[in-house]
Amino acid sequence: MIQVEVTKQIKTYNGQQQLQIKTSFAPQATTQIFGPSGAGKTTFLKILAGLVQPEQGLICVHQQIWLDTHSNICLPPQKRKVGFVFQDYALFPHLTVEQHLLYGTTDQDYVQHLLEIGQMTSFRRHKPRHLSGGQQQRLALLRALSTKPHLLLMDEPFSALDNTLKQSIITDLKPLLVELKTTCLIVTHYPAESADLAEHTFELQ
Ligand SMILES: Nc1ncnc2c1ncn2[C@@H]1O[C@H](COP(=O)(O)OP(=O)(O)OP(=O)(O)O)[C@@H](O)[C@H]1O
Repeated sequence: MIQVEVTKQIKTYNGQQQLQIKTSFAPQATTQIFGPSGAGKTTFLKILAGLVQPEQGLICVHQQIWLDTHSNICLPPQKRKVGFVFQDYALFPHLTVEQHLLYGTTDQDYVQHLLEIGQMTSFRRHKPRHLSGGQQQRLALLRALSTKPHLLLMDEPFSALDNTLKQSIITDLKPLLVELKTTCLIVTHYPAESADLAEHTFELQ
């Protein structure tokens, strides 16, 4: 179970607003998070990953306290060990596709499996600047999976993929997430697009 109760001041076009979230997420399941543009979906994922600090809050993941502002507990991002698919991919320009994955694992068979899931086998020696937008997005997803994270946070991970490719990746991703016992949160503008992957839905107002 992931329990979250956080408050964060966010700067919007209309001035300061308060992002207030109190919810829980089912373990070893996938939840899609949707809501209007600017509602704070990306900020929420970054709070979970420890990349943005809320003013107040409690985050408890699989019975481990990651954040408790009352007790001054804040686990640093590297100790949370989440997988994160950033909206802008945040790839390493100097590394090839394969090197991105070997950064997260030394298991060559697993790297090969990930390349196959992402249909990236023939691009394994390419650097990001020689990949299309959709290939870069798939690499961002595969890199996030390379560490076999217990918590996978994905910010619009399928936005650059055509429907056929998206469905094929979702079909392969599902059993992998079950095998890894990964809890997965997906931010999406279009809940229908990841409906085959997600068992639960959370709306951020
Ligand atoms: N670290 C931060 N501190 C304060 N405010 C922030 C921070 N990061 C983002 N914001 C503000 O929070 C608001 C929500 O941004 P965010 O990107 O989280 O929304 P979103 O729901 O993901 O939007 P979209 O669907 O358009 O991607 C924005 O107005 C942004 O300027």
